[in-house]
Amino acid sequence: MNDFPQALTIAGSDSGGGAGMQADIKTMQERHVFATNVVVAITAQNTLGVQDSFPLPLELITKQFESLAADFHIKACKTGMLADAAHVAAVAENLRRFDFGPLTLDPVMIAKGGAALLTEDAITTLRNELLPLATVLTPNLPEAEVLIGQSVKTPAEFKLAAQILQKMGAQNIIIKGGHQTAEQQANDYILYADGSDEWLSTPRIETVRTHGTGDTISACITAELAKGTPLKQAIRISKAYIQAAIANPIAVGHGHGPTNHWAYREVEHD
Ligand SMILES: Nc1ncnc2c1ncn2[C@@H]1O[C@H](COP(=O)(O)OP(=O)(O)OP(=O)(O)O)[C@@H](O)[C@H]1O
Ligand SMILES: Cc1ncc(COP(=O)(O)O)c(N)n1
Repeated sequence: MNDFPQALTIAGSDSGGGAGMQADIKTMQERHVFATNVVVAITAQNTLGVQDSFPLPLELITKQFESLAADFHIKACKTGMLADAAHVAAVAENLRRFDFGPLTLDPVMIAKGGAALLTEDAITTLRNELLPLATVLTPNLPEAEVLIGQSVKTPAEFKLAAQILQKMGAQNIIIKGGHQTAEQQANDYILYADGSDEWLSTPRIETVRTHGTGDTISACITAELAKGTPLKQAIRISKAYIQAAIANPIAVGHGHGPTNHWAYREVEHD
């Protein structure tokens, strides 16, 4: 028997525990999915910022993939912080070698505190090698703008950005509206592979505790896909999951605190 839902996060480690692969693993655990991981980089980080980071040797990235492929039945995977062009290329190569199910690609570029988590020269590699492998692509607004080279502010620009990203090769696109701070609602736009689309909007919560929101929603989608939840349902559950995690904060750290990964199971929802 080796059929318990298993998922994989390929990401950077956040010593502060609120973002990166720690957020991913906590979220997958909450969704009753066994989480495995490929550590791409280690950051020295807390809720005040990123103090240092170190990408692991490329051979060790490939060996982690090989170890997982030799033993686990991974049904869905996601990427987070990938550090630089060589690491993006190594991850893409290993994802072509092994079938770890649908890929949710969170194109992490800059941490909330402003630290670069991906070098600028890696963006072309990410666009050319990783983006076409994505079942779900989850850029925030600045990431969507960098990927398409155009402004993304209005609802029409959200839709256009998603169409352009779909033409670049990603199947389903979620443009996350967390950075639209002037809005009353947190508006995410989703363009599905079949051409249908929808807006998922929730009341915006005034808080500084939003460290790791993008990691968390993409990890929840990945966990649901590993269990076989249909994509539209997986995305709706994940939007409700991140809303509960932001709306029920825990007092940790002195800066951009983490979200509450266990809140969803303690609040009422559909
Ligand atoms: N203040 C908020 N209130 C409600 N929802 C929010 C808030 N901030 C972000 N969200 C939601 O959280 C999810 C992640 O969006 P966001 O744009 O913050 O991603 P991100 O910038 O990639 O996150 P991070 O870089 O912190 O991991 C989206 O569903 C977004 O709508
Ligand atoms: C290792 C790692 N991965 C991802 C993020 C993004 O999260 P945020 O934008 O909330 O800082 C991060 N800070 N650290």
